[in-house]
Amino acid sequence: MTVCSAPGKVYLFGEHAVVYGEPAVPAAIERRARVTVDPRDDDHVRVTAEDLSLDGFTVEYTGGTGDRPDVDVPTPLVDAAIGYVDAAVRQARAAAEEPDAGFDITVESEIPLGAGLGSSAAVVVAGIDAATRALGEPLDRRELADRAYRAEFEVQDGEASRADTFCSTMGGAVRVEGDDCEPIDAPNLPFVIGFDGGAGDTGELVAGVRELREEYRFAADTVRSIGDIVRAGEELLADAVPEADPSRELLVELGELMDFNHGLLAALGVSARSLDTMVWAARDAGAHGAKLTGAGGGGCIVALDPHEETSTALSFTQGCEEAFRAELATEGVRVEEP
Ligand SMILES: Nc1ncnc2c1ncn2[C@@H]1O[C@H](COP(=O)(O)OP(=O)(O)OP(=O)(O)O)[C@@H](O)[C@H]1O
Ligand SMILES: C[C@@](O)(CCO)CC(=O)[O-]
Ligand SMILES: [Mg+2]
Repeated sequence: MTVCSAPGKVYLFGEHAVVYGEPAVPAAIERRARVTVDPRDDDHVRVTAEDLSLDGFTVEYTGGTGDRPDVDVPTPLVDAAIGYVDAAVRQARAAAEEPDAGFDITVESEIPLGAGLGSSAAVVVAGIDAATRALGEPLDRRELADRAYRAEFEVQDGEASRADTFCSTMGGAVRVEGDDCEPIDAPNLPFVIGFDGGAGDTGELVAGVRELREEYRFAADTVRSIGDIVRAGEELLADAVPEADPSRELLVELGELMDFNHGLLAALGVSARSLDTMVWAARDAGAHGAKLTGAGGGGCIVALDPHEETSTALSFTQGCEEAFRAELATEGVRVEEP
């Protein structure tokens, strides 16, 4: 039995635009997905995922091409539910050159699904790491991040950046621009998360932005402007003291850029009433800045506030189901039980 865990993330800046080659800066947070893998004697894959919205279930299938799990729910639901685990299995089999390897897999996660905190990336990263280790073929972190990216790319129909998977693998804050991925130094940013209890479909939201960008020049300009915001944010971070508490001035400047970034994401059609409401509640409570995080459509916002006001205000905001502080996860993927 091999157990690995990997963290979720928030985007300080740059989601969506990163899909079109602009830079982005996500940061890993201390909420983890844990994947347990036991190799089997046959070529079957048995997945137990208690956190899935189908009220948790177990499926067993061989995982061969075109072979679908035998469960009594519509195929799109099953695909949505196990698509990422399935893709992780394919990557692990390919990496270990064991196309017929079978596994019993259990997924447990503290990361809400489809809410912009990178649950899919964390499951894929921890899943590939655990499965390749279970087969005696551990990957170095760069290769693991690359395999995890390919899994997300496949499930999201070719619409994925390397940002979520690289961040979840490495931990800390990272910078991703196209294929260029690097960890960066960051101060201890005081992230507060508001969660509306809902979810958005990353693949669909990314496809929506792509269409808008093809149809309207303003949307292509907006994507480039998000890139400008990211570059400005990176400069601020480069001047900050790593792993120290940030100055108020830095929080004010980063927060302003986060506010701009949220406005541009809203222009691209990926915000939602609940996300806008939480963003304004955070700003009204004195947060230095607030924006949606991840694909949007519903799910989470991230705000900067070293004090308790923002999370208190969010917990009283209609439509906010949960508000919590998120610590930067300095450690990325890790082995929990070898
Ligand atoms: N605990 C889990 N067990 C099994 N599958 C999971 C789990 N958590 C996430 N997943 C998979 O990830 C999918 C959600 O991924 P999606 O990319 O839509 O959202 P996200 O990664 O949470 O948010 P974002 O990509 O915006 O940061 C789920 O439908 C499921 O396939
Ligand atoms: C929306 C997006 O930029 C982030 C989702 O967390 C998609 C991606 O980068 O793959
Ligand atoms: Mg995702």
